[in-house]
Amino acid sequence: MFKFELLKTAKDSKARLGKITTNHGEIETPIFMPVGTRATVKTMTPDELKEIGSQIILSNTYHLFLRPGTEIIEKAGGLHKFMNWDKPILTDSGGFQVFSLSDNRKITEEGVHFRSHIDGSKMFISPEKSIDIQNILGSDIIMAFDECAPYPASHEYIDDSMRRTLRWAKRCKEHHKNIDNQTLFGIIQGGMYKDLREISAREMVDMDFKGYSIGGLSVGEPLDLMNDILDFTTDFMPENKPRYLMGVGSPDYLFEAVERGIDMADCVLPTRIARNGTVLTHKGRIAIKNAVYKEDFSRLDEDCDCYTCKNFSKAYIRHLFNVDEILGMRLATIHNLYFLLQTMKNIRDSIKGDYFLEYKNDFYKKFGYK
Ligand SMILES: CNc1nc2cc3nc(NC)[nH]c3cc2c(=O)[nH]1
Ligand SMILES: [Zn+2]
Repeated sequence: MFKFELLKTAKDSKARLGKITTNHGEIETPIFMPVGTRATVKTMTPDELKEIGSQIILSNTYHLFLRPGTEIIEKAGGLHKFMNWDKPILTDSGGFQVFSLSDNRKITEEGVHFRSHIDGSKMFISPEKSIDIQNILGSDIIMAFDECAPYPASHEYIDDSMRRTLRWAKRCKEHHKNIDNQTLFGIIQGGMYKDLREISAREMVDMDFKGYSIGGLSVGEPLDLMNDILDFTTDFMPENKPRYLMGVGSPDYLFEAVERGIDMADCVLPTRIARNGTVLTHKGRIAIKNAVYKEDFSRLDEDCDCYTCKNFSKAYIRHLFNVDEILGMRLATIHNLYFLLQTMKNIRDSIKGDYFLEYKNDFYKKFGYK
């Protein structure tokens, strides 16, 4: 089953509070979704993910299709069983990775021919193939197969790409129509061109998906350009369906997205930067390997009550990174994810209590944003 309830919209912004109900449980929105690319949120166990408040995680169709392959996951009884995660899972459709990871790919009307980034073998993914893979994975929310166009790109390129993505979306919808235990989201493209964003949004909404993501953003464009396109596009999206911004992100990007009406977001940022010792704190980011923390026995963030902050000091975590101990990456990941998930919970509370913009400004001042 799939249900989205819009619980409240802010008076002084497009921020909204919602709840998604799926077969694997409820998701309070706005929500940040940790990314578990290859059936694991790197260095975290499912229990630790629950402990820090993860309500839903993401996994990648492209990666799982290549390794371990759909056969093994099918024999395991699907991705939830395979990775022992019994809450909601959203899988992307493989589009983004095919374009960002594999080389000498060829886009045709039928689908995308590419070489595996692992062993160079010839592969092909079509909209129908992407739906079939996601169906075997058994994720609760699946994404239409699209092209995430590069940035910058000409109006002509984006126009052609966006219209092909619309035709692919129709094929996904057609191919998925009688699968009721999975929910298919459409992806709005159109690059940084408002006329193309409007066409994509209107045509996708006409196809009546259960939810919509905004693709083709967070691809290297400046934040204010992303915000402008985002603000424009959400106005064409139905109020009563979830809006998911792909590939976002850092705290400021998340605040800006929520302010413009986004309900869901995902990004590898918090887990990726954690593994090289960059830690999110209320005073901005810190590089824990820095010698300045050698004898700093305070917690990573005095306002954080995560497992890492309750039990370990900066000096200890710096030591772990300095001697390449795996525990360092784990403790930094636990903290970064908790920091983002807690910030999203505070954002939900601020929308509930009608002080979202005040909370955002207060957070920006402390974090050191503009
Ligand atoms: C699955 N399709 C799909 N994924 C995406 C993932 C992204 N991740 C980022 N920044 C890290 N931008 C994205 C855009 C898309 C997009 O346009 N389409
Ligand atoms: Zn912490």
